[in-house]
Amino acid sequence: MKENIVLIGLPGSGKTTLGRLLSQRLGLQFVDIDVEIERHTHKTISELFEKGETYFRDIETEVTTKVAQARQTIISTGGGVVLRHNNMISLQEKGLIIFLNRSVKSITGDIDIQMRPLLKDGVERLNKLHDQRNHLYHQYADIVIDNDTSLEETVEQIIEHLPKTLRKH
Ligand SMILES: Nc1ncnc2c1ncn2[C@@H]1O[C@H](COP(=O)(O)OP(=O)(O)OP(=O)(O)O)[C@@H](O)[C@H]1O
Ligand SMILES: O=C(O)C1=C[C@@H](O)[C@@H](O)[C@H](O)C1
Ligand SMILES: [Mg+2]
Repeated sequence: MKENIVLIGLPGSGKTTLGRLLSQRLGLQFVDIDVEIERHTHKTISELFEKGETYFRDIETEVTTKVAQARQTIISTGGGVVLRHNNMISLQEKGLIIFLNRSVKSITGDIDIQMRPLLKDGVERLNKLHDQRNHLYHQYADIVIDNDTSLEETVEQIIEHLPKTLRKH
């Protein structure tokens, strides 16, 4: 039976924020895999990436496998967790997978790029990640929740879509 809720989605899609809100609302624990990675290695995610993406992804897989065994927990993942099938197999074992689908436009706050050239790289990077990963987020999702309205509305949407066993509150 699924006893965990696993949030997947692009960087900035709301996984941490909504994970915390849901944990309060449902009385479940909350774990953020990015935070666990930093705790486990005593290094920041940026420091780990400096040693190469494969180095980071190997640690991410190690920590994901451990966290996936949690009980009655909301698990917020790193944006790239879907890049390895084994990560998702581990998470699916006890977890209901929810894809937080927030548009790049919403993530970047509808910014006017002409006026803010320094943010252009960020938007381009997010668009690229979206194109590379959107099909993976959909492929692994048990439930897809749009997060382009308010946080409160998204929390309600998620709760409405949960099976009764996970909805105790
Ligand atoms: N529906 C929403 N309405 C308003 N702000 C939102 C909404 N969803 C997310 N945000 C805001 O977007 C920002 C990024 O959210 P958050 O840090 O939770 O994303 P994340 O998916 O955990 O990102 P990362 O992958 O970088 O850890 C936060 O400031 C959050 O409050
Ligand atoms: O989208 C990604 O590939 C990442 C997202 C973050 O959550 C971190 O896990 C890391 O910066 C990699
Ligand atoms: Mg986060």
